[in-house]
Amino acid sequence: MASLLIKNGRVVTADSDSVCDVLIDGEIIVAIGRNLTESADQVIDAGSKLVLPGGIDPHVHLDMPFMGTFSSDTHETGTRAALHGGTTTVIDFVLQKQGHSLREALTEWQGRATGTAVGDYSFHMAVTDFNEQTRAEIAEMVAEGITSFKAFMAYKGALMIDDAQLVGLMQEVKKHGALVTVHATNGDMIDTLVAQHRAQGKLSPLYHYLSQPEVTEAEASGRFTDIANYTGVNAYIVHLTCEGALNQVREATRRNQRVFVETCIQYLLLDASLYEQDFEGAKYVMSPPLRQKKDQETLWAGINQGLVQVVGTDHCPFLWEQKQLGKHDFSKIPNGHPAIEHRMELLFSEGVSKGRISLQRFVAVTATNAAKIFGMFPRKGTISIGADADLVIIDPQRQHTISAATHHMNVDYSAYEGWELTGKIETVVLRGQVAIREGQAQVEKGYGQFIRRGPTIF
Ligand SMILES: NC(=O)NCCC(=O)O
Ligand SMILES: [Zn+2]
Ligand SMILES: [Zn+2]
Repeated sequence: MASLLIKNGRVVTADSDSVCDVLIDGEIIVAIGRNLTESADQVIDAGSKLVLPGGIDPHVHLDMPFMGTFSSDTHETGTRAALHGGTTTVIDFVLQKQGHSLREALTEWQGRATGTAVGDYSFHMAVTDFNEQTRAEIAEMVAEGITSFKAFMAYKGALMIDDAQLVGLMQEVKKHGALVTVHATNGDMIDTLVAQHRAQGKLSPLYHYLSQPEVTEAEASGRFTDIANYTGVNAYIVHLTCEGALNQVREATRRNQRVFVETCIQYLLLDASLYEQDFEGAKYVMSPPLRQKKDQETLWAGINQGLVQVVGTDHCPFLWEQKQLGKHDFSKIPNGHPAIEHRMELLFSEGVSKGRISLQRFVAVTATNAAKIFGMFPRKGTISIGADADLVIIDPQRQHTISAATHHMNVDYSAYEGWELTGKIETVVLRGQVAIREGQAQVEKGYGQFIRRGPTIF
């Protein structure tokens, strides 16, 4: 087993910050301390740079069948792009087909990811048809190390479950000590607004935004939170975007309920003015849509208040050609946004470098909290003896510019084209292997491992 010594870095975790060395033997961190004297097969001098836990992005859609097409990053291209941006583990969504079993869906996704992924990955199971067979399969999935179950309150006829199914799902998941995650928007209301806009000939991307006003998310977030409170299940809201929805969570904390909240990098940095440009706005068609500046402020504050524990991406890229499916009708534009590669550097630059969040908070929301909530801690999400050696080395002063011409995601535009960032990820280590060195991938397709998960320990 090869060994690696990272010397003189500023090693930062969610609750510590010190200049020291990290010794790795094989895949595991075996020593952390000042001036370690052990020799190693490879030594990296990280002097004046930051050494942080490898990122965890718990919300990605790779090679996903959706809206008549497939998201354009495979498990290979998506996890490789993630590694370039310092994300060493992703959690992808398996989608049950309505009328089919969870097992069938899992087998299909395993077929796509096994031997293909470059970085580590796990799966959430999206339950799109909760019935007696599904109920019986929940325990089986937990035994496979899949301990989070996703419900969609929107996308009727494809992914959505109704409240009766949601209650049943929560009750069953609770029995197994697992977690229910939710896409919380009111699908019926959205479908009504979409139909009204289409009937009026309002077909541009702007009407995607106008069909999903803040109330559609706030209402569903409140309903989900209330039902979760009744059932007592561990609950997590994915891609929360707005003040109204976060206020529902804030309200729930008054009755001492805990609901985990994820926002995504785009909701912190981009706003709905991007829809006011003809079809170019299709690049930003995602659900929920981008919101207002006041919502961005609420989300940044929510991170610092501890109400928002995770910043993910909801990475769901579509090529520009795929976006053309909705050229004449916004409701046919494949929903999704590419960000898997730039989540960490964007948040570092806009969050840490600009003083909005601390470095410890950055580590917590990009890695540690997801590891704890999704049952991977302390193997993942921190730098400690016995943990997987998943590390990123960042030069905090180095400037660089985002462009589709240089990114590694399989998508032909960038939502952040031309953004100038401060702080560059230079080296990424995954389970003891240098995976990225100065922009070059050093590990092959198939290096990524499936990570079995346990219960939430937050
Ligand atoms: N978010 C989005 O627009 N696409 C992916 C599916 C989902 O997460 O709702
Ligand atoms: Zn969603
Ligand atoms: Zn998603």
